[in-house]
Amino acid sequence: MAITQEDVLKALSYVEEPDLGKDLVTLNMIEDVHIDGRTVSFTVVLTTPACPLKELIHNACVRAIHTMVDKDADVQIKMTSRVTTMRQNRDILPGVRNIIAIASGKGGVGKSTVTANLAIALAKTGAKVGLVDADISGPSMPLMFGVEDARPHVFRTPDGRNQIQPIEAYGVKIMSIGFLAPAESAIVWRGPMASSALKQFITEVDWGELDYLLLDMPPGTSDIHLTMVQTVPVTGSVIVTTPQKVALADAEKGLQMFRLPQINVPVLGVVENMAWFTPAELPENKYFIFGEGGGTALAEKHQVPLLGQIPLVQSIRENGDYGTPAILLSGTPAAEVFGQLAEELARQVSIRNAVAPKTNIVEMNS
Ligand SMILES: Nc1ncnc2c1ncn2[C@@H]1O[C@H](COP(=O)(O)OP(=O)(O)OP(=O)(O)O)[C@@H](O)[C@H]1O
Repeated sequence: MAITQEDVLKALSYVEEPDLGKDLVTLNMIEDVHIDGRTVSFTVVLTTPACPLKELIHNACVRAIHTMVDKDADVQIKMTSRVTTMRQNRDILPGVRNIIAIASGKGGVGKSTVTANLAIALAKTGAKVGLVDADISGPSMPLMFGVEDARPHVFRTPDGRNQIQPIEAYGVKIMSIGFLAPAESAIVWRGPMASSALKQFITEVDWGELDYLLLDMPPGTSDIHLTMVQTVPVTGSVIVTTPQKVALADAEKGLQMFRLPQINVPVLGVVENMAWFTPAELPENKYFIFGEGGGTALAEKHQVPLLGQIPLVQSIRENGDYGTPAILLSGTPAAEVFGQLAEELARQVSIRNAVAPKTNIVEMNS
């Protein structure tokens, strides 16, 4: 009997997207079904190009067609993606699908290093990525991306507004206050002035279409954090910590800040940076110099995912300082670990978009 579209869709309605807990047909992830004799072709539209389950879903589709439709069918699947969003009101940042705040309680835990590598890792999967260096006390992205001397171009839109052109490096569109003021004068950006400058360089930037906009937040819990969530509808936050006790205590404060009723930004997960030290000459050895398992314990306590554990590796520091983040060195353990972290983050964003209520800007009454 000839194979029909209905047969194919029925079979695929038994294939579940494991993270989202629904089948591919219900999730509208199947498109362009064609049948030519015993050749069945269709497109699976994933929720992110960084989907770690790509192969698993592909294999499950082939199995479903072979089991339920025709065991000898030639199944040709195109795997593509359309990053999901929960944003509805697009008055600000209209082309941006997901806004992710990366925060830490304590300074120096590697938040900026993690953010830079994450941004490039996401861009490498094919996602459109932007990065705001909101760490006004010490903007480090120009250095990490090797674009310290870059100065963004400002232009006037046809309707008379000023727009800043972000600087692009390694496939990521970057905006940093470091581009606008010399590093020595960064210290003057405080209080209301800092808040309005931040607002301006998030919203008056020509971001175009972005799947993920990462916000590298300043360390701690301050007015700036409130400004950020008042300015932009943040999809979710990521907390970076080291396993050290003092860092964990501050990370916990950071995490709880996002959960305050007046902020109410979902925590997508915890990243444990400097989880252990591995010397280059002894790659099998792990030395837990800042303690062991602190990030895992924090994630468990607050029932959020542990997105990844990043080892303390000399090359991560060196590459950051040289303006060529470690993720660029394909095939190295550091690049692998940041690649996995990006997949896990993209996965949590997709899950959040599938289950959580939509994102609103926080309204302040005072
Ligand atoms: N996993 C790692 N392995 C080796 N060095 C690291 C690692 N993570 C960060 N570093 C180094 O630690 C230092 C602090 O990192 P970074 O500037 O990213 O921290 P931060 O939390 O953003 O700091 P701040 O909040 O003060 O801006 C940098 O020199 C960086 O290169």
